[in-house]
Amino acid sequence: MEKTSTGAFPSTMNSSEKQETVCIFGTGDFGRSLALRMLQCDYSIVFGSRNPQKSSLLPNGAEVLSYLEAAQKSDIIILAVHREHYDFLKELTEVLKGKILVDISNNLKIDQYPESNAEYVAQLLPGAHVVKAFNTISAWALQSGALDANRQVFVCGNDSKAKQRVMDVARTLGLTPLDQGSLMAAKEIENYPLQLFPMWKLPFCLSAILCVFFFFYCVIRDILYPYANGKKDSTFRLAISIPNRIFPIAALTLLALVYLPGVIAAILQLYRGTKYRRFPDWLDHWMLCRKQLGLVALGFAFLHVLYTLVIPIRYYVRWTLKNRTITQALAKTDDPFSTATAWLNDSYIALGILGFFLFVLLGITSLPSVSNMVNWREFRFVQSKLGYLTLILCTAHTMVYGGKRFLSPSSLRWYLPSAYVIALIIPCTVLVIKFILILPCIDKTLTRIRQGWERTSKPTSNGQYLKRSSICLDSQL
Ligand SMILES: Cc1cc2nc3c(=O)[nH]c(=O)nc-3n(C[C@H](O)[C@H](O)[C@H](O)COP(=O)(O)OP(=O)(O)OC[C@H]3O[C@@H](n4cnc5c(N)ncnc54)[C@H](O)[C@@H]3O)c2cc1C
Ligand SMILES: NC(=O)C1=CN([C@@H]2O[C@H](COP(=O)(O)OP(=O)(O)OC[C@H]3O[C@@H](n4cnc5c(N)ncnc54)[C@H](OP(=O)(O)O)[C@@H]3O)[C@@H](O)[C@H]2O)C=CC1
Ligand code: HEM
Ligand SMILES: [Fe+3]
Repeated sequence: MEKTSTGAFPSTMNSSEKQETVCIFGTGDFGRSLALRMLQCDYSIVFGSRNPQKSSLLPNGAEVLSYLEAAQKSDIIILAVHREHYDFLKELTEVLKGKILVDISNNLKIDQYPESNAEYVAQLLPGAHVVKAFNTISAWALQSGALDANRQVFVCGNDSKAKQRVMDVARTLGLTPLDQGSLMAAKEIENYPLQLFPMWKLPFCLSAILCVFFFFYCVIRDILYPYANGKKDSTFRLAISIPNRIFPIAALTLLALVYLPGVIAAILQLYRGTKYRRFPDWLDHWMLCRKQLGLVALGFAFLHVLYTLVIPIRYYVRWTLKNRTITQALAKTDDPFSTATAWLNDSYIALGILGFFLFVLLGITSLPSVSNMVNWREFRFVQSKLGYLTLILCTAHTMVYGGKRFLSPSSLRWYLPSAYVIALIIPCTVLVIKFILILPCIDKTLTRIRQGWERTSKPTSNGQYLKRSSICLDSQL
């Protein structure tokens, strides 16, 4: 990631132009950092403080006055004070009338107060034009030069002129203002910096559940069963063999879960006969975190490939091979070459390699720098078509790996089938439903629904069935 050093904000202003005077209430961390950045961009800064005489560490060139005196010097007042201390504003009602008051505050918790901080200020000072901005920029980023992701400034407010002026200030500071509409958006803007990887929660929870479940499943089958049936100590399997079952199984299941919401959405649309009804919230959320699910799946696939690479150097594998050879030599027998086994073995490895290659391709196209270079159709081709091909290849890799043992009663241990058999349930279900959905008769109806057609059972007054005009609103097609 590109990192800009101090003073490396791209400044859009002409350096010979002197900017206006901006007032900042509060001489704390954020007030000082913002002032420093603004002074560098040729603004004049006047601080409003409880104790103008005691203020220290202020950037050179800034003036410090009382709140009242400072507010009189500027049309734009930036409120760099915590919400809990906003009471003093009430005494400034008169002087702040008609001025632009920028609320930059954040809370400690999501939805800490019933109303957003910006709306609270607007209630305290009905005469001021309150604008919410800068809360997603940290004091540290302002001082050290922002990282790309930190440059966005979400701005909202009810007075469009006030909002425009604040956006101009943000632009002059080299930041990217994004208009989010009226002050009603303030709550969302305030919650934004408090979120902790919202789109990654579901993928991480699912991964944890899958890993724990399959860990215990494999421990029962691969460690407890051999111990109970012959006092064999197989605990060494905990290091490589069992992780190399859990990781590929998690990869395959998560990959299938990336494509499952798409088929559920299609079934819902077919069932409802319209695309104009919202999906349930859980499905919406699931759809929105498919990228993260896919990337976590790719991570597990990587681990599987790494674990697979070390198989030939494992002591257990070398010992087993050597011992088998010696046993055969002593017994003067040999193991005839089986073309069928060679085919099965080579095929499942080849399918795994091809599946992994496409998996990586999906991961690469999801990088913003790559996805920005391809158009919507190309992106959908890779993500949807090649994505399904990846799922087919990885499922086939697992099935062929099972080979002749697949579903054979002899591989049951305490009536439990091999872990990969269970892991195949979701991918096979997704592929079968998808196959049904692309049958021409069903695909035709689905395509019509997605082009805006609606099926309705209610006849109109003149006995005809309602049909919505087929404007193609679905940009996904
Ligand atoms: C490694 C990896 C990386 C990935 N990276 C990305 C990524 O960067 N970006 C990304 O988006 N996905 C990413 N994915 C997830 C996945 O590949 C895509 O979401 C893919 O487009 C899903 O294809 P689909 O055919 O199942 O779904 P879709 O075709 O998107 O959806 C199924 C159906 O639902 C309908 N539908 C979808 N959304 C709506 C809606 N809001 N309203 C009405 N109808 C709707 C569509 O019309 C469609 O017919 C990634 C996956 C992996 C494995
Ligand atoms: N720090 C950061 O990175 C970010 C901070 N913010 C927001 O900026 C605001 C200020 O944060 P920050 O600068 O870190 O906080 P600080 O605690 O460092 O500074 C707050 C300032 O508020 C003033 N203040 C006014 N009344 C009171 C009072 N009764 N008690 C204490 N202080 C008072 C003080 O200035 P004085 O003594 O001059 O009166 C004080 O220095 C907060 O709302 C925060 O959510 C937003 C984004 C990032
Ligand atoms: C370079 C690519 C790959 C290679 C070389 C490879 C190789 C292998 C090998 C050798 C095994 C048998 C492991 C053992 O005997 O313990 C295996 C099993 C398996 N692989 Fe792969 N694989 C690859 C990619 C993938 C991918 C991308 C997926 C799925 C997303 C996958 C899913 C599985 C599954 C589910 C199993 C069965 C695990 C078990 O129950 O033991 N593989 N693979
Ligand atoms: Fe702070």
